[in-house]
Amino acid sequence: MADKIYVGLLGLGTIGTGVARIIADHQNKITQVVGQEVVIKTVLDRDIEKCQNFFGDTVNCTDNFDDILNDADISVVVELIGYVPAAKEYISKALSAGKHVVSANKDLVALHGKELMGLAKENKCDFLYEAAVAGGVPILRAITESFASDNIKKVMGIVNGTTNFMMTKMDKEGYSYDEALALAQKLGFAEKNPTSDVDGLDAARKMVILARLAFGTNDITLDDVTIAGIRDVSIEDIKLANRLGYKIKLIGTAEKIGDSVNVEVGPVFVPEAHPLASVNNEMNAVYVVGEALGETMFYGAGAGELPTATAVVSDVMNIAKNILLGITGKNFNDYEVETLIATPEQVINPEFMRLEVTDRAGQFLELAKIFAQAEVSFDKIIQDPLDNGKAIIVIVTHPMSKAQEIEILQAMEDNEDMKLKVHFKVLEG
Ligand SMILES: NC(=O)C1=CN([C@@H]2O[C@H](COP(=O)(O)OP(=O)(O)OC[C@H]3O[C@@H](n4cnc5c(N)ncnc54)[C@H](OP(=O)(O)O)[C@@H]3O)[C@@H](O)[C@H]2O)C=CC1
Ligand SMILES: N[C@@H](CC=O)C(=O)O
Repeated sequence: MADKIYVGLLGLGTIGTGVARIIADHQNKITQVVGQEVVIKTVLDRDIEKCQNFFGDTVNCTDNFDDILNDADISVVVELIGYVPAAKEYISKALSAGKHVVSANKDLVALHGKELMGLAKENKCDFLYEAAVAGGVPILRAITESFASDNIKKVMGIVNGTTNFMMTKMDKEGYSYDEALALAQKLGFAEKNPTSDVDGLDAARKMVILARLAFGTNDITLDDVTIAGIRDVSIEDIKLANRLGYKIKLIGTAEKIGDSVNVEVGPVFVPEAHPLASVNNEMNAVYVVGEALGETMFYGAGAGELPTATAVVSDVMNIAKNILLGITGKNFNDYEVETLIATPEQVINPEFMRLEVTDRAGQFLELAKIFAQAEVSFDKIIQDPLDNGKAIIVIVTHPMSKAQEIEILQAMEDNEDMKLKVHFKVLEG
C-alpha cells in the first residue's frame, strides 16, 4: 500500500481550485483524521498552463485522463469537470480500474447514479457525492446516517443557491431578474448554463438524489419530478406574497404519501414564520421531517468555492479512512424499496392564483362557480382594479388536490374573460 493517499483531480475550475486550497490549508488536520497524508498527484484540465500557474511543479498537470487512470499510486479520483458524458466516461473507467471516486456532479448522479453505484459495488469501490446536493451542507450523510433509524416522511428544501440569491435581491434590493442573474453568475453560484438553475432543473436533480436516499426509491428519475422554475416570478408576485404574509422561495419537495412518493420543484409561498422563509441570498436549507424525530433543518452555503470544496474533501477523507481500514465498496445507502409515484389525487396543498378578469357584474360569480364545481373553497381573496376595464384577482385556496387544480385551470382556460397569470403552491403554516 502507498505511504500516502494520492488523488487525481479532474477539473481545475471554481470547486477544483477550492479542493486544492482546502487540502493545502488543512493538511495537518486531514493527516491526523485520516491517519495518512492526502496528496493531489495529478490534475486534468483542458488548460494545462492554468494548472501549472496554480500548482507550480508540485503536481502533474495533464489533459490526458490516461495519465490518471494508468497511475497505480492514485487511488481516489475527484471529478469536478461538470459535463455529463465526459464525467461519466472518466468515472466509469476509474471505478472499473478499482479507483474510488468523489464527484460534485448532481447532473451525473441524478441521471446515472444507480448505474455508477452498481459499478462501484462490483469493483469494491467507494463512490461519494456529498457536495452534489446543497454544496457545503452535510445533508446526504445526515439523511443516510443520522436518520438511519427513522422513517423519513418529508424532505423539503431550498437547494439552488442561484435562484434563492436572485429572489432575495429582487425582494429586498429591487434588482431586476436579469441584474440578479448576472450577479449570481459573476459570484460563481450559477451553473455554466444558468437555465438549469432558473428553470428548476438543478434543484430537481438534487431532489431526485435526496428522494432516493431518504426513501430508498432508487428508481426515481427526473421524469417523475414536476418541475417549475422562477421565470414566472415577478416583482408583483413577490410584493403580493409579502402583503399576504409569505415569502416566495424555489422549494424542492420529496414527500412520502402512503406508500407513494411525490417529488416536485417550484416557486412556493412560504409563510413568513416558517424557518425556510428566512433562508436568504445563496444560502441553502434542507428541512427534514422524520416519523420519530420530527422536524430538523440543515442550513448553510449551498454553492461557492470553499464551502463546496469542504464537502468534496471530507468525502475524500472518508474514502481514505475506508481504504486504510480495508472496508471500501459501500454506497451512501443500501436501503431500497419499490418506487411508487403519487397520483394527482394524492398530492394536496393550498394554491395561490393571480388572474386578470374583465371587471363586470357577475364575473366574480363565474369564478366562484368554477371553484364550487371543483369543490375547492377560498381562504383569502384580494381584488385590485386596473385602469383598462380589467381587475386583478388574487386567490389563496384551502388545500386541494392536484386533480382539483387541473379541473380549475381547465375551466379558467375555457372562460375568455378570465386569464390566469400565475399559480404557485402555498405551504401550510
Ligand atoms: N460552483 C458551485 O458552487 C458548485 C458546483 N458544483 C458542481 O461541481 C462541479 C464543478 O463545478 P465548477 O467548479 O463550478 O465548474 P467550472 O466550470 O468552474 O470548472 C470545471 C473545470 O473543468 C474543466 N473541464 C471541463 N470539461 C473538461 C474535460 N472534458 N477535460 C478537461 N477539463 C475539463 C473546465 O475547463 P473549461 O472551462 O475549459 O470548460 C474547468 O476548468 C459541477 O459538476 C458543478 O455542478 C456543485 C456544487 C456547487
Ligand atoms: N448552481 C448551483 C450550484 C450548486 O449546486 C446553485 O446555484 O445552487
